[in-house]
Amino acid sequence: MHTTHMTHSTAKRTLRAELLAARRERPEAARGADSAHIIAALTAGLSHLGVRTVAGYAPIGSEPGQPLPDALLAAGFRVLLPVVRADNDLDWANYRAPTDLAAAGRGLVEPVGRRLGVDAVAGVGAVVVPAVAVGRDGGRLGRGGGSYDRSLPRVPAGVPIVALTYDNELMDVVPTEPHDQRITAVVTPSGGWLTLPAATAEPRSG
Ligand SMILES: Nc1nc2c(c(=O)[nH]1)N(C=O)[C@@H](CNc1ccc(C(=O)N[C@@H](CCC(=O)O)C(=O)O)cc1)CN2
Ligand SMILES: Nc1ncnc2c1ncn2[C@@H]1O[C@H](COP(=O)(O)OP(=O)(O)OP(=O)(O)O)[C@@H](O)[C@H]1O
Repeated sequence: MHTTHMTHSTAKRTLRAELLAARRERPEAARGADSAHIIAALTAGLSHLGVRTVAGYAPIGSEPGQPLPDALLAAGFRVLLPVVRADNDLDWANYRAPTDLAAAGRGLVEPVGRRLGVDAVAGVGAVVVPAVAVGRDGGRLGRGGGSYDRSLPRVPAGVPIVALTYDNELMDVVPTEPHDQRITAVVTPSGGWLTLPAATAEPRSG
């Protein structure tokens, strides 16, 4: 890897810190109402597309979309959840019941069952990803670990990559770097499911 790609982007760090602080400042009831709208639009959109297996995640803290894993199960989807590896890449495990989850590092909640391998994400019908902000061009600002930038290139073109954000986190453009993987749709509380035309027009991992 070129060292220039390892330079931390100041623009990303600044925006990430601002938006995470704004999330924490909102009342929990407001976040919960937003998450209910997000979950409803997400499950309707995935059903509409005929998706059967979803690679999701377990929202933590003030992240939008709680309680995503149980909502996906209740809507009838087969659910995979990520397990962060030591190298920050993502392994995957089945999620079938709340007892499948346990506290992990960095405030995360992860599945405890058998790991399916990093390539399990290649076989799902849609990937639901966490984001701190999303650009209308498909850019995604994440937590800064680069986990999804490592994992998403394994997903075949045409499989929806759907980010969940609060309304104020959908922007015209977010700061990106060459390694950043594009998303193809975003779900917000007020806007519902929004397919991103710029992102679907080109291959994601170009
Ligand atoms: N819910 C969730 N799961 C996820 C991600 C995510 O963003 N959200 N990830 C996305 O790649 C991966 C894990 N990467 C992460 C990287 C950094 C932090 C982090 O900064 N945690 C804070 C505490 C967060 C909180 O309590 O709100 C910390 O360590 O201080 C979390 C996850 C895979 N699983
Ligand atoms: N495919 C890759 N292989 C190795 N390192 C990578 C890869 N993609 C990104 N990285 C590294 O990961 C670090 C974080 O990247 P970035 O800030 O884009 O993360 P993010 O997308 O916000 O995080 P996350 O996906 O975990 O939410 C960067 O230092 C970057 O160089």
